[in-house]
Amino acid sequence: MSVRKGNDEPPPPNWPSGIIYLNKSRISPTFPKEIISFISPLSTKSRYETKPIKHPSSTIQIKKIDIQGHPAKGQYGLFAKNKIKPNTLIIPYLGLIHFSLTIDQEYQNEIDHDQSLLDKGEEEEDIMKDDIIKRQQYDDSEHESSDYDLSLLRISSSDIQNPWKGKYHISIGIDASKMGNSARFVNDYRGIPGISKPNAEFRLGKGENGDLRMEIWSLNEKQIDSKGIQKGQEILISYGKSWWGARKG
Ligand SMILES: C[S@@+](CC[C@H](N)C(=O)[O-])C[C@H]1O[C@@H](n2cnc3c(N)ncnc32)[C@H](O)[C@@H]1O
Repeated sequence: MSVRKGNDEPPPPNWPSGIIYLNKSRISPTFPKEIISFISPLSTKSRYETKPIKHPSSTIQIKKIDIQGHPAKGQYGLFAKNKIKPNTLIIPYLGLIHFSLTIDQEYQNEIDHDQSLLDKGEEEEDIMKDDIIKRQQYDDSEHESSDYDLSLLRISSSDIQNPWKGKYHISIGIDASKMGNSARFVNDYRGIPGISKPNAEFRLGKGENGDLRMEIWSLNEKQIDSKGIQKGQEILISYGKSWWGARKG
């Protein structure tokens, strides 16, 4: 398959200096090879449909918000440069793909048990060493506080495909705080004067090479008025109650 041109386009107008502009998500250097197939299924490429994306610069633009009463006034937002039809892929959400592990409760109990044996002077078990290595190597805490971090995929510790089955739940995220594309400027619809619902949403999708990714889509005809998103309107999604809940403390 031929490689599409336009993958090396320059940053769009209003792109902030200091943020790396990406045409393709980057995978964190600590991302383990054991789970790469979940997001980049090259070996099973033929199973996936490819989805051409219209060059985003023709449909959207990054603009500074000067709307009175807008809760993100002074910040930036994503606006329709032309009319966008309902149910249309607007732009993929690019950033740094990272992951974190959360320990399975039963496995934690086993470790606590091993630790108590260690405390009593018994010999260290291999299972303990293995666990300590993983927790140190895969510390992901910097992304937890990011305002640009989005969940891509969660794999339960009980999933048979989980390489650490019975030990860890896996969370894969995309963080656009230091690098990304225009999608990182999409705001939430809440609190904006005259707006009562979003006009776009995140959907899980696949890029041209089959890579798993998050995408921003205009809502379908049933969710949005059938005319779609009008030229000049802000693209607004729902970050989800949990996102706001976490930030209100
Ligand atoms: C993913 S960024 C969106 C782009 C951001 N406006 C910018 O200029 O970089 C998320 C941040 O935007 C702001 N934001 C987005 N939607 C908002 C809303 N409805 N009310 C208040 N702040 C909002 C918050 O500061 C939030 O942490």
